[in-house]
Amino acid sequence: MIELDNVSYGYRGQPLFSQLSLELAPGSFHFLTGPSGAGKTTLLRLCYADLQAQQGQVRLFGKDATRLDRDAVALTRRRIGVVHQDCQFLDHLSVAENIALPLTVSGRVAEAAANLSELLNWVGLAEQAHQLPQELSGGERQRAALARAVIMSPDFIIADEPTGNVDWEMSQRLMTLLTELNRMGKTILIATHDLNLIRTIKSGVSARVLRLRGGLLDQAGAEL
Ligand SMILES: Nc1ncnc2c1ncn2[C@@H]1O[C@H](COP(=O)(O)OP(=O)(O)OP(=O)(O)O)[C@@H](O)[C@H]1O
Repeated sequence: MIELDNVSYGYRGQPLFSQLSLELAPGSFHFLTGPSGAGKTTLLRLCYADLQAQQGQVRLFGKDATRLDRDAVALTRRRIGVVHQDCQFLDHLSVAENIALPLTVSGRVAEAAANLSELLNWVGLAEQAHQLPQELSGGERQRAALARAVIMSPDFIIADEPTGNVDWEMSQRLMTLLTELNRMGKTILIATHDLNLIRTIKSGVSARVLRLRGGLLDQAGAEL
């Protein structure tokens, strides 16, 4: 589904990683760990075509990401839901409008209306639907960001530190939601510093841990 083949990337002429290869099979669940600055966000951005490999090849759903034109990139990215580290809401829109945004900007307004209440219930935000994002707690914002990431029914969900600013109970709640998505067949990739979180993954999900450090990706992490 998602393949990185000998990919290199760096900033300002300084390599961050070189000749990195990775394959994420459909329906798999991976955590990406590593110290701050190791390049986790950069690796995630390569996986959703927000960055292009400087060397090597990224294949998304079987297509070479470097050969896609803008329309094809947009179509491919509709199959990928991203939960950003900082959520990235539009502050003047309500929680419900933010969650529905990927559908409404695609002109699928009726679909947005149909999906929204089920999605708000799923993430436990039905009562906050008409509030502004800045009125939500950290955990509520993260759940809203997850709802927005899945409203297009993506095949692949990428989350960058989804539990970064939330307490333990809320982390568990977010992980339960991500686990449910995996059970529905979605491929999941989560970057996190939180090793405790990884250890608590519930049985029934075979998650693997990838460790990025010093430009190398260790994929030998035991299956959880
Ligand atoms: N746009 C950019 N321009 C220049 N350097 C960048 C840019 N984005 C990231 N970097 C640098 O690349 C390195 C890796 O950044 P990245 O955000 O990918 O790491 P990370 O592992 O996700 O870190 P963290 O865990 O702190 O979020 C860092 O040293 C960062 O400063």
